[in-house]
Amino acid sequence: MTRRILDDALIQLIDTARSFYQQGWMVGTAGNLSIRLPDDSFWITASGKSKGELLPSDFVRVYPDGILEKASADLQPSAETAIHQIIYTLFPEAQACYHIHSVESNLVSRFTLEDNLLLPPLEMLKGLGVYQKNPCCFLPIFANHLQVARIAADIQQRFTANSVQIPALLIRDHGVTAWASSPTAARNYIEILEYIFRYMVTERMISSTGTGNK
Ligand SMILES: CSC[C@@H](O)[C@@H](O)C(=O)COP(=O)(O)O
Ligand SMILES: [Zn+2]
Repeated sequence: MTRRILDDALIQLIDTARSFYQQGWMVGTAGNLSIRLPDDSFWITASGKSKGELLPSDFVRVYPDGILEKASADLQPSAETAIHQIIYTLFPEAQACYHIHSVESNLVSRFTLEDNLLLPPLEMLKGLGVYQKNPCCFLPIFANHLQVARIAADIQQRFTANSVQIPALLIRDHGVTAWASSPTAARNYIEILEYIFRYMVTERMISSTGTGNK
């Protein structure tokens, strides 16, 4: 694989992490980003790094057989690598997987006790691939187990049994994860989801203060 492909992937991850960090979605080292490479390995953020100022040495390359490539021995892959791994296994078209912790994603994850969140039928859903009039679009919600492997197992079980409507999921009280067939599309998906969550939180605030249309 050419050095160029490797470098491009890291540059995209660094730029995207900086942008998400600046929007308050990856504060205090939260979140993790990965890009898949043509040989089915993927670069993922190393655990515990500040996402606003990542360096090319702040990533770990994870191979399908579990072998790790890293700049220094003390570097660990993201604690949530198992979730990225299961997404890449379940969705062969996925080339990037992004996970962030925004305030709004946590708030909306409590809007229902069910394991699916109904999204409002906004035009923005088209950006997630939903081309329907008045779409009835659900975002799956998973429990936030302490053991990440349990979250990954739940994702594998649910997504093996049921097809996904949109390429994203929520972990309750934790954050949102989206994947796509290119790093640019995955970044757009996260931005669109955040727009939808912001809309939902704002709508609820307006309703609760009684200032919205009845
Ligand atoms: C701010 S702690 C957040 C972590 O527990 C985790 O949820 C997270 O998203 C980042 O973990 P990381 O191991 O740095 O990839
Ligand atoms: Zn997380």
